[in-house]
Amino acid sequence: MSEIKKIAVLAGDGIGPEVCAEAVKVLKAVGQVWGHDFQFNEGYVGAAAIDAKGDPYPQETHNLCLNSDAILFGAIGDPKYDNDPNAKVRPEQGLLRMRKALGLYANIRPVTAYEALLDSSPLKHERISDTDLVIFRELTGGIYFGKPSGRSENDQEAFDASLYSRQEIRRIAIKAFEAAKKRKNKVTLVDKANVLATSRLWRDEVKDLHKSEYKDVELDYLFVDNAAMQLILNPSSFDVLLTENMFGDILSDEASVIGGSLGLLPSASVGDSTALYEPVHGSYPQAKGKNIANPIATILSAAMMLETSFNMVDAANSIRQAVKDSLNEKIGTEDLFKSNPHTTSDVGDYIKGKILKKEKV
Ligand SMILES: NC(=O)c1ccc[n+]([C@@H]2O[C@H](COP(=O)([O-])OP(=O)(O)OC[C@H]3O[C@@H](n4cnc5c(N)ncnc54)[C@H](O)[C@@H]3O)[C@@H](O)[C@H]2O)c1
Ligand SMILES: CC(C)[C@H](C(=O)O)[C@@H](O)C(=O)O
Ligand SMILES: [Mg+2]
Repeated sequence: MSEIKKIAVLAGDGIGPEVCAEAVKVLKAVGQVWGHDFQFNEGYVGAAAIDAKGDPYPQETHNLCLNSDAILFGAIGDPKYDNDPNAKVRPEQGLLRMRKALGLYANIRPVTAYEALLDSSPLKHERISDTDLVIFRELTGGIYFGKPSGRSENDQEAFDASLYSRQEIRRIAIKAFEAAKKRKNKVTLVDKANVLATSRLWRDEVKDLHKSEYKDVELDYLFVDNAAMQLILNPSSFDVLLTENMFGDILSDEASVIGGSLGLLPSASVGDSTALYEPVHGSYPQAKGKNIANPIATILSAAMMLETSFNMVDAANSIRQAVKDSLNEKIGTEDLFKSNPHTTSDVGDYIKGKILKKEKV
């Protein structure tokens, strides 16, 4: 047995607990096959934390994160807050505070097209079949965190400021260039430099870094409106997309259409402290408790955890292969296979079963 890896499990709201349960199931199977000892410790976050502790990111959850080797995160968000514009405290504040407090400035969101799902994709085969791109979304700056933010005194106006420093841009750009070197060697900076001062600073800094340290990586630039179109028309032209917080949020949900469902997209958030792994999707409240949500995004986030935080590359790949095998056998939830859907827990059991049957490669 290897040394114990402590994993904080912050399941959150809506479908969060259901999809996290499947990822934990799969991680336990991996532990059994590969001889890894994972210890899971649960913590409150989001609306569940407001209900239990009066705070969407309580200090005890922060301490748990700091004392863990990795964090598995489900989703936060609840209609009772979404439908109340005057709510004093919101689940989303917990997620943002957590990202900031843990210094998780780089959110890495890979997008793949699966052979087994090409038929059900709303997009044309020949456009999407070679898709293999990854979005590097800046996660702790920009309009999400800029000050001032709020309402004017007479309540007739509201404002959100966007702010970026060169250092914030440079540190994530380094991660994007380093990733590109191990992939198809291309970075596309997505911005709105024709309008925004922050975007022009991004171009300036990324160009400078490219010239001084990454000349051998191909670098190009796209305005975000054009990028949104090119992602659908020509997704295989991309390798690494580098972009700011808000553009990355929007483009990643859009990119999920390529694979066939938002329920397939995993992510890793890395930075100064314990890394966090979470599906790109939200708490999908309409599906809460129905055992219909797709758990694959969270299961693949667990694979990213194994690779990125624990350097267990083969074990991570065994999860990815088990997911592919399951999809090839048409095992999937209703977002993927409408005519003969499997439940959330069936999909998790199936993927777990594939891992348990596999010899170590
Ligand atoms: N990281 C997060 O925790 C996160 C991310 C996005 C949204 N949210 C929150 O989630 C709540 C709901 O937001 P929303 O409806 O805009 O976004 P959402 O991602 O929860 O759902 C949007 C749509 O995507 C599909 N979908 C999402 N997850 C799926 C899954 N696992 N399987 C199958 N289909 C899936 C469904 O069709 C759903 O209607 C809000 O409170 C929002 O703030 C949280
Ligand atoms: C819930 C919200 C704050 C969050 C974001 O915008 O970052 C979500 O959409 C995401 O993509 O993780
Ligand atoms: Mg989002």
